[in-house]
Amino acid sequence: MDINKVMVIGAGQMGSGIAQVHAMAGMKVVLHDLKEEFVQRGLAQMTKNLSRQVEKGRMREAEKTEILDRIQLSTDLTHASDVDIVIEAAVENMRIKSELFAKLDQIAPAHAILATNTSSLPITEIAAATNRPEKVIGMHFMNPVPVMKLVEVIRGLATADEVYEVVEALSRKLQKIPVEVNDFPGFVSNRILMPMINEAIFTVYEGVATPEAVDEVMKLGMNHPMGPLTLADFIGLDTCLYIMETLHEGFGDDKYRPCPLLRKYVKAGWLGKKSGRGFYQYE
Ligand SMILES: CC(=O)CC(=O)SCCNC(=O)CCNC(=O)[C@H](O)C(C)(C)COP(=O)(O)OP(=O)(O)OC[C@H]1O[C@@H](n2cnc3c(N)ncnc32)[C@H](O)[C@@H]1OP(=O)(O)O
Ligand SMILES: NC(=O)C1=CN([C@@H]2O[C@H](COP(=O)(O)OP(=O)(O)OC[C@H]3O[C@@H](n4cnc5c(N)ncnc54)[C@H](OP(=O)(O)O)[C@@H]3O)[C@@H](O)[C@H]2O)C=CC1
Repeated sequence: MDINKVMVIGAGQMGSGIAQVHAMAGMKVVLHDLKEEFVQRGLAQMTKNLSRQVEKGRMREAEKTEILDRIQLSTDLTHASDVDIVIEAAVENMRIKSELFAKLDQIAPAHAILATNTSSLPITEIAAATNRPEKVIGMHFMNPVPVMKLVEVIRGLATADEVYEVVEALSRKLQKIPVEVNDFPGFVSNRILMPMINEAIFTVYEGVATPEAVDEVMKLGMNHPMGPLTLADFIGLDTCLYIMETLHEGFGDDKYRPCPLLRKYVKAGWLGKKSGRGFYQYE
Protein backbone atom coordinates (compact mmCIF):
# COMPACT_ATOMS: atom_id res chain seq x y z
CA MET A 1 0.00 0.00 0.00
CA ASP A 2 1.30 3.47 -0.90
CA ILE A 3 1.06 6.17 1.73
CA ASN A 4 0.13 9.45 0.07
CA LYS A 5 -1.69 11.29 2.82
CA VAL A 6 -0.96 11.26 6.54
CA MET A 7 -2.83 12.75 9.49
CA VAL A 8 -0.87 13.61 12.63
CA ILE A 9 -2.87 14.08 15.85
CA GLY A 10 -1.30 16.48 18.37
CA ALA A 11 0.81 19.42 17.21
CA GLY A 12 3.22 19.42 20.17
CA GLN A 13 6.95 18.82 19.93
CA MET A 14 6.54 15.26 18.60
CA GLY A 15 3.52 15.85 16.34
CA SER A 16 5.09 18.85 14.61
CA GLY A 17 8.33 16.90 14.02
CA ILE A 18 6.44 13.89 12.67
CA ALA A 19 4.42 16.14 10.34
CA GLN A 20 7.60 17.85 9.14
CA VAL A 21 9.46 14.65 8.18
CA HIS A 22 6.46 13.28 6.27
CA ALA A 23 6.04 16.53 4.32
CA MET A 24 9.79 16.54 3.60
CA ALA A 25 9.43 13.01 2.17
CA GLY A 26 6.78 14.29 -0.27
CA MET A 27 3.56 13.23 1.44
CA LYS A 28 0.48 15.34 2.08
CA VAL A 29 0.01 15.94 5.80
CA VAL A 30 -2.91 17.04 7.95
CA LEU A 31 -1.67 18.33 11.32
CA HIS A 32 -4.45 18.25 13.91
CA ASP A 33 -4.78 19.57 17.45
CA LEU A 34 -7.61 20.66 19.73
CA LYS A 35 -7.18 24.40 19.21
CA GLU A 36 -6.05 26.68 16.39
CA GLU A 37 -3.31 28.20 18.59
CA PHE A 38 -1.72 24.74 19.06
CA VAL A 39 -1.61 23.92 15.34
CA GLN A 40 -0.20 27.39 14.68
CA ARG A 41 2.53 26.72 17.27
CA GLY A 42 3.31 23.43 15.48
CA LEU A 43 3.50 25.24 12.14
CA ALA A 44 5.84 27.87 13.66
CA GLN A 45 8.16 25.09 14.92
CA MET A 46 8.30 23.42 11.49
CA THR A 47 8.87 26.77 9.76
CA LYS A 48 11.74 27.53 12.16
CA ASN A 49 13.38 24.13 11.54
CA LEU A 50 13.09 24.44 7.76
CA SER A 51 14.33 28.05 7.77
CA ARG A 52 17.45 26.84 9.59
CA GLN A 53 18.05 24.36 6.76
CA VAL A 54 17.71 27.22 4.24
CA GLU A 55 20.10 29.43 6.23
CA LYS A 56 22.64 26.61 6.28
CA GLY A 57 22.37 26.33 2.49
CA ARG A 58 20.98 22.77 2.66
CA MET A 59 17.57 23.66 1.25
CA ARG A 60 16.28 26.21 -1.21
CA GLU A 61 13.58 28.69 -0.12
CA ALA A 62 11.31 27.28 -2.86
CA GLU A 63 11.70 23.76 -1.42
CA LYS A 64 10.79 25.02 2.04
CA THR A 65 7.64 26.62 0.59
CA GLU A 66 6.73 23.38 -1.23
CA ILE A 67 7.13 21.37 1.99
CA LEU A 68 5.01 23.79 4.02
CA ASP A 69 2.37 23.84 1.24
CA ARG A 70 1.89 20.09 1.71
CA ILE A 71 0.80 20.66 5.32
CA GLN A 72 -2.85 21.34 6.07
CA LEU A 73 -3.80 22.49 9.55
CA SER A 74 -6.86 21.07 11.26
CA THR A 75 -8.92 21.26 14.43
CA ASP A 76 -11.57 18.92 13.00
CA LEU A 77 -11.06 15.16 13.35
CA THR A 78 -13.28 14.44 10.30
CA HIS A 79 -10.26 15.40 8.17
CA ALA A 80 -9.18 11.78 8.81
CA SER A 81 -11.78 10.68 6.23
CA ASP A 82 -9.36 10.52 3.26
CA VAL A 83 -5.97 9.67 4.76
CA ASP A 84 -3.93 6.46 4.39
CA ILE A 85 -2.46 6.53 7.88
CA VAL A 86 -3.09 8.43 11.11
CA ILE A 87 -0.17 8.89 13.50
CA GLU A 88 -1.37 9.90 16.94
CA ALA A 89 0.99 12.03 19.08
CA ALA A 90 -1.38 13.51 21.67
CA VAL A 91 -0.70 13.40 25.39
CA GLU A 92 0.56 10.16 27.05
CA ASN A 93 -2.76 9.13 28.57
CA MET A 94 -4.64 5.88 27.87
CA ARG A 95 -8.13 7.36 28.23
CA ILE A 96 -7.38 10.17 25.76
CA LYS A 97 -5.71 7.80 23.28
CA SER A 98 -8.53 5.22 23.52
CA GLU A 99 -11.18 7.90 22.92
CA LEU A 100 -9.22 9.26 19.95
CA PHE A 101 -8.76 5.79 18.42
CA ALA A 102 -12.47 4.95 18.84
CA LYS A 103 -13.39 8.16 16.99
CA LEU A 104 -10.71 7.75 14.31
CA ASP A 105 -11.91 4.20 13.66
CA GLN A 106 -15.33 5.65 12.75
CA ILE A 107 -13.92 8.40 10.52
CA ALA A 108 -10.85 7.00 8.75
CA PRO A 109 -11.29 4.96 5.53
CA ALA A 110 -11.33 1.16 5.94
CA HIS A 111 -7.83 0.76 4.46
CA ALA A 112 -6.23 3.34 6.80
CA ILE A 113 -3.61 2.34 9.37
CA LEU A 114 -4.01 3.83 12.85
CA ALA A 115 -0.55 4.28 14.38
CA THR A 116 0.39 5.70 17.76
CA ASN A 117 3.59 7.45 18.80
CA THR A 118 2.97 6.45 22.43
CA SER A 119 6.20 6.20 24.37
CA SER A 120 5.04 3.48 26.77
CA LEU A 121 1.35 2.55 26.65
CA PRO A 122 0.24 -0.92 25.47
CA ILE A 123 -0.54 -0.98 21.73
CA THR A 124 -2.91 -3.94 22.23
CA GLU A 125 -5.06 -1.91 24.65
CA ILE A 126 -5.18 1.11 22.33
CA ALA A 127 -6.12 -1.24 19.44
CA ALA A 128 -8.97 -2.69 21.52
CA ALA A 129 -10.74 0.68 21.31
CA THR A 130 -11.20 0.10 17.55
CA ASN A 131 -12.86 -2.43 15.28
CA ARG A 132 -9.64 -2.76 13.28
CA PRO A 133 -6.99 -3.99 15.75
CA GLU A 134 -5.11 -5.60 12.84
CA LYS A 135 -4.46 -2.09 11.47
CA VAL A 136 -3.24 -0.56 14.76
CA ILE A 137 0.51 -0.33 15.39
CA GLY A 138 3.08 1.57 17.46
CA MET A 139 5.32 3.92 15.48
CA HIS A 140 7.56 5.46 18.14
CA PHE A 141 9.70 8.36 16.91
CA MET A 142 12.48 9.88 19.00
CA ASN A 143 12.85 13.53 19.96
CA PRO A 144 13.92 15.68 18.04
CA VAL A 145 12.18 13.84 15.22
CA PRO A 146 13.98 15.54 12.29
CA VAL A 147 17.35 14.53 13.78
CA MET A 148 16.96 11.11 15.42
CA LYS A 149 17.27 8.04 13.20
CA LEU A 150 15.28 5.50 15.19
CA VAL A 151 11.65 4.48 14.81
CA GLU A 152 10.69 1.79 17.32
CA VAL A 153 7.93 -0.23 15.65
CA ILE A 154 5.62 -2.14 17.99
CA ARG A 155 3.08 -4.72 16.94
CA GLY A 156 -0.03 -5.20 19.04
CA LEU A 157 -1.38 -8.71 19.57
CA ALA A 158 -3.51 -8.52 16.41
CA THR A 159 -1.35 -6.30 14.14
CA ALA A 160 -1.27 -7.74 10.60
CA ASP A 161 2.07 -8.51 8.92
CA GLU A 162 1.26 -6.28 5.94
CA VAL A 163 0.60 -3.33 8.30
CA TYR A 164 4.01 -3.87 9.89
CA GLU A 165 5.58 -3.97 6.42
CA VAL A 166 3.90 -0.70 5.35
CA VAL A 167 5.13 1.07 8.51
CA GLU A 168 8.62 -0.34 8.08
CA ALA A 169 8.75 0.90 4.45
CA LEU A 170 7.31 4.27 5.49
CA SER A 171 9.99 4.68 8.17
CA ARG A 172 12.70 4.03 5.58
CA LYS A 173 11.09 6.54 3.21
CA LEU A 174 11.49 9.10 6.02
CA GLN A 175 15.24 8.21 6.10
CA LYS A 176 14.77 6.54 9.49
CA ILE A 177 15.76 3.10 10.72
CA PRO A 178 12.91 0.95 12.03
CA VAL A 179 13.57 -1.51 14.84
CA GLU A 180 10.88 -4.04 15.74
CA VAL A 181 10.12 -4.67 19.40
CA ASN A 182 7.34 -6.43 21.30
CA ASP A 183 4.43 -4.85 23.14
CA PHE A 184 5.60 -4.54 26.75
CA PRO A 185 5.40 -1.43 28.98
CA GLY A 186 7.91 1.20 27.79
CA PHE A 187 8.92 -1.11 24.89
CA VAL A 188 12.75 -1.13 24.80
CA SER A 189 13.65 2.58 24.58
CA ASN A 190 11.83 3.86 27.63
CA ARG A 191 12.17 0.70 29.72
CA ILE A 192 15.89 1.42 29.68
CA LEU A 193 16.07 5.22 29.37
CA MET A 194 13.39 6.30 31.83
CA PRO A 195 14.63 4.37 34.95
CA MET A 196 18.00 6.05 34.32
CA ILE A 197 16.36 9.47 34.23
CA ASN A 198 14.25 8.62 37.32
CA GLU A 199 17.41 7.50 39.16
CA ALA A 200 19.12 10.77 38.19
CA ILE A 201 16.16 12.62 39.76
CA PHE A 202 16.53 10.49 42.93
CA THR A 203 20.19 11.53 43.20
CA VAL A 204 19.07 15.18 43.25
CA TYR A 205 16.15 14.40 45.62
CA GLU A 206 18.49 12.65 48.07
CA GLY A 207 21.03 15.48 47.95
CA VAL A 208 23.76 13.39 46.34
CA ALA A 209 24.48 16.10 43.76
CA THR A 210 23.06 19.16 42.03
CA PRO A 211 21.31 18.78 38.64
CA GLU A 212 24.34 20.43 37.00
CA ALA A 213 26.73 17.93 38.63
CA VAL A 214 24.59 14.92 37.69
CA ASP A 215 24.47 16.08 34.06
CA GLU A 216 28.20 16.79 33.94
CA VAL A 217 28.98 13.30 35.28
CA MET A 218 26.88 11.61 32.60
CA LYS A 219 28.08 13.89 29.76
CA LEU A 220 31.78 13.84 30.53
CA GLY A 221 31.89 10.37 32.05
CA MET A 222 29.62 8.45 29.72
CA ASN A 223 29.70 10.62 26.60
CA HIS A 224 25.93 11.16 26.64
CA PRO A 225 25.07 14.12 24.35
CA MET A 226 22.82 15.57 27.07
CA GLY A 227 22.82 14.89 30.80
CA PRO A 228 19.74 12.97 32.05
CA LEU A 229 18.13 15.99 33.72
CA THR A 230 18.58 18.19 30.64
CA LEU A 231 17.12 15.32 28.64
CA ALA A 232 14.19 14.98 31.07
CA ASP A 233 13.46 18.71 30.66
CA PHE A 234 13.74 18.26 26.89
CA ILE A 235 11.33 15.28 26.78
CA GLY A 236 8.86 16.96 29.18
CA LEU A 237 8.62 16.09 32.88
CA ASP A 238 4.91 15.24 32.50
CA THR A 239 5.74 12.68 29.80
CA CYS A 240 8.58 11.27 31.97
CA LEU A 241 6.16 10.87 34.90
CA TYR A 242 3.46 9.20 32.77
CA ILE A 243 6.04 6.75 31.38
CA MET A 244 7.30 5.86 34.90
CA GLU A 245 3.69 5.34 36.02
CA THR A 246 3.09 3.00 33.07
CA LEU A 247 6.23 1.01 33.91
CA HIS A 248 5.31 0.89 37.63
CA GLU A 249 1.75 -0.22 36.98
CA GLY A 250 2.58 -2.51 34.05
CA PHE A 251 5.31 -4.49 35.81
CA GLY A 252 4.04 -4.11 39.39
CA ASP A 253 7.63 -3.68 40.51
CA ASP A 254 8.68 -0.92 42.94
CA LYS A 255 11.97 -0.44 41.14
CA TYR A 256 9.93 1.68 38.69
CA ARG A 257 8.35 3.98 41.35
CA PRO A 258 8.47 7.58 40.11
CA CYS A 259 10.65 9.87 42.24
CA PRO A 260 8.50 12.15 44.47
CA LEU A 261 10.48 15.14 43.19
CA LEU A 262 9.33 14.36 39.63
CA ARG A 263 5.71 14.28 40.82
CA LYS A 264 6.18 17.55 42.70
CA TYR A 265 7.60 19.36 39.67
CA VAL A 266 4.76 18.14 37.43
CA LYS A 267 2.16 19.21 40.04
CA ALA A 268 3.84 22.64 40.13
CA GLY A 269 3.54 22.93 36.33
CA TRP A 270 7.31 22.68 35.94
CA LEU A 271 7.18 20.54 32.83
CA GLY A 272 10.68 21.29 31.55
CA LYS A 273 11.69 23.21 28.47
CA LYS A 274 8.16 23.42 27.03
CA SER A 275 6.83 25.28 30.11
CA GLY A 276 9.99 27.37 30.66
CA ARG A 277 11.05 25.62 33.89
CA GLY A 278 12.00 22.15 35.03
CA PHE A 279 15.35 21.17 36.53
CA TYR A 280 16.63 24.25 34.71
CA GLN A 281 15.12 27.58 33.73
CA TYR A 282 14.74 28.54 30.08
CA GLU A 283 14.72 31.92 28.29
C1 LIG B 1 10.70 9.91 25.55
C2 LIG B 1 10.61 9.00 24.40
O1 LIG B 1 9.58 8.32 24.23
C3 LIG B 1 11.71 8.74 23.46
C4 LIG B 1 12.67 9.83 23.24
O2 LIG B 1 12.54 10.58 22.30
S1 LIG B 1 13.88 9.95 24.35
C5 LIG B 1 14.87 11.27 23.76
C6 LIG B 1 15.78 10.78 22.67
N1 LIG B 1 16.60 11.89 22.27
C7 LIG B 1 17.83 12.10 22.80
O3 LIG B 1 18.32 11.31 23.61
C8 LIG B 1 18.51 13.34 22.34
C9 LIG B 1 19.84 13.52 23.02
N2 LIG B 1 20.45 14.76 22.54
C10 LIG B 1 21.07 14.82 21.36
O4 LIG B 1 21.19 13.84 20.62
C11 LIG B 1 21.63 16.16 20.96
O5 LIG B 1 21.83 16.92 22.13
C12 LIG B 1 20.70 16.95 19.98
C13 LIG B 1 20.61 16.21 18.64
C14 LIG B 1 19.29 17.18 20.54
C15 LIG B 1 21.29 18.34 19.76
O6 LIG B 1 22.59 18.16 19.28
P1 LIG B 1 23.80 19.15 19.64
O7 LIG B 1 24.95 18.70 18.83
O8 LIG B 1 23.90 19.23 21.11
O9 LIG B 1 23.26 20.56 19.23
P2 LIG B 1 23.19 21.28 17.84
O10 LIG B 1 24.55 21.36 17.19
O11 LIG B 1 22.47 22.54 18.14
O12 LIG B 1 22.26 20.35 16.98
C16 LIG B 1 22.69 19.29 16.14
C17 LIG B 1 21.73 19.21 14.98
O13 LIG B 1 20.40 18.91 15.45
C18 LIG B 1 19.48 19.93 15.03
N3 LIG B 1 18.51 20.12 16.09
C19 LIG B 1 18.79 20.31 17.40
N4 LIG B 1 17.64 20.43 18.09
C20 LIG B 1 16.63 20.30 17.20
C21 LIG B 1 15.21 20.31 17.32
N5 LIG B 1 14.60 20.45 18.51
N6 LIG B 1 14.48 20.15 16.18
C22 LIG B 1 15.08 19.98 15.00
N7 LIG B 1 16.42 19.95 14.83
C23 LIG B 1 17.18 20.11 15.92
C24 LIG B 1 20.33 21.14 14.80
O14 LIG B 1 19.74 22.00 13.85
C25 LIG B 1 21.61 20.54 14.26
O15 LIG B 1 21.43 20.23 12.88
P3 LIG B 1 22.66 20.25 11.85
O16 LIG B 1 23.69 19.31 12.40
O17 LIG B 1 21.99 19.74 10.61
O18 LIG B 1 23.11 21.64 11.79
N1 LIG C 1 8.54 14.22 24.34
C1 LIG C 1 9.20 13.20 23.87
O1 LIG C 1 10.45 13.18 23.91
C2 LIG C 1 8.48 12.04 23.27
C3 LIG C 1 7.12 11.89 23.40
N2 LIG C 1 6.48 10.83 22.83
C4 LIG C 1 5.04 10.67 22.94
O2 LIG C 1 4.43 11.52 21.99
C5 LIG C 1 3.18 12.00 22.49
C6 LIG C 1 3.20 13.52 22.46
O3 LIG C 1 4.27 14.01 23.25
P1 LIG C 1 4.81 15.51 23.10
O4 LIG C 1 4.70 15.94 21.69
O5 LIG C 1 6.11 15.55 23.80
O6 LIG C 1 3.73 16.28 23.98
P2 LIG C 1 3.28 17.83 23.92
O7 LIG C 1 2.71 18.13 25.26
O8 LIG C 1 4.38 18.66 23.36
O9 LIG C 1 2.13 17.82 22.80
C7 LIG C 1 0.94 17.10 22.88
C8 LIG C 1 -0.10 17.85 22.06
O10 LIG C 1 -1.27 17.04 21.89
C9 LIG C 1 -2.40 17.85 22.19
N3 LIG C 1 -3.53 17.02 22.60
C10 LIG C 1 -3.86 16.58 23.83
N4 LIG C 1 -5.01 15.88 23.78
C11 LIG C 1 -5.41 15.88 22.48
C12 LIG C 1 -6.54 15.36 21.79
N5 LIG C 1 -7.49 14.69 22.42
N6 LIG C 1 -6.62 15.56 20.45
C13 LIG C 1 -5.66 16.24 19.80
N7 LIG C 1 -4.59 16.78 20.40
C14 LIG C 1 -4.46 16.60 21.72
C15 LIG C 1 -1.90 18.76 23.30
O11 LIG C 1 -2.76 19.85 23.50
P3 LIG C 1 -2.85 20.44 25.04
O12 LIG C 1 -1.65 21.31 25.16
O13 LIG C 1 -4.15 21.16 25.07
O14 LIG C 1 -2.86 19.26 25.97
C16 LIG C 1 -0.53 19.15 22.76
O15 LIG C 1 -0.61 20.21 21.83
C17 LIG C 1 3.01 11.37 23.88
O16 LIG C 1 2.26 10.18 23.75
C18 LIG C 1 4.44 11.09 24.29
O17 LIG C 1 4.56 10.05 25.22
C19 LIG C 1 7.16 9.90 22.08
C20 LIG C 1 8.50 10.03 21.87
C21 LIG C 1 9.28 11.08 22.50
